[in-house]
Amino acid sequence: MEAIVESARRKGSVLVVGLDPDLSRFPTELLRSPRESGEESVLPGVVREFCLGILEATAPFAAAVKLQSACFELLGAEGVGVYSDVIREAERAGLPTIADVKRGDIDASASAYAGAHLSRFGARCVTVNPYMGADAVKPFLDEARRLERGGGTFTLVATSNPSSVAFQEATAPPMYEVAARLVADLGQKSGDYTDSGAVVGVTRPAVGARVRELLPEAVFLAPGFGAQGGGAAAVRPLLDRRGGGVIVNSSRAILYAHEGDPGADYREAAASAAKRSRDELREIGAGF
Ligand SMILES: O=C(O)c1cc(=O)[nH]c(=O)n1[C@@H]1O[C@H](COP(=O)(O)O)[C@@H](O)[C@H]1O
Repeated sequence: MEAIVESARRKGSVLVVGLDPDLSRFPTELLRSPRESGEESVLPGVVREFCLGILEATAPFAAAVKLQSACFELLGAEGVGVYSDVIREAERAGLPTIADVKRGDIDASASAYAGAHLSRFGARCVTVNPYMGADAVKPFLDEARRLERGGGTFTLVATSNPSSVAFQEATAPPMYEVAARLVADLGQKSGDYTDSGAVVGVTRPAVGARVRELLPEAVFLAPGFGAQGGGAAAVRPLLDRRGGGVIVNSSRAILYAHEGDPGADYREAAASAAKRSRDELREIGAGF
């Protein structure tokens, strides 16, 4: 976690660029050759080129990058190779990575997931599903602590999707409060924040404010900004007393910004969208 906080301070940005590659939305110039040759096998290479192009273009405006593993797994074994390469390249470029895998399982299996994503693939942080309880989350924190790379976890607490309310607010106390308490119980302070962070979508600001009361020292990974309709104003209730504690993910609104301007280079369009998002978040005072 410390690595992300340090990066956010250095860059003056709380933006996380989300890498959710979707071939159907790639710029035509990248897809022309594989389509013409009709070779499926070249597609992972195209995804690598796209992601590295986005990384280079948006790095000046980003605190971290989040890789949505599903988008890489969809391409099979070679896609997983690209996932691994992109994590390595981002870390090499000084951008801490978040492996968005939303895993959680009995401790032996969770340990294997943690070893895979934090050690083998080398991501700094990982998203974790707390439904199976503390022993499904703890192995990820144990692995992050063992590696001593300033990493940690982002546990799903209040997610951004439409059905989340019906599930996470159906009980008393609501599931998001139970999850928030688990995040607090497992955290260890490293710098100003704990290594146990929370996923709190920007689409539910009142819930976000309540989670902040429960977790004054946790970093929130806040998705739902951009393509899911959340704006910078919706981030404000999630901030801690100092205006910090939140990193904001935006994936499709940055990756596919070129769609709004057919003549534009996808990297330039992504850089402009990332800069705009960074500046909007600065304007509401979000920063570490
Ligand atoms: O854990 C996540 O990152 C996540 C949690 C959540 O509550 N909502 C959510 O959208 N996400 C992820 O955040 C990204 C959002 O993408 P965009 O809507 O395109 O910005 C996707 O990779 C989602 O899987």
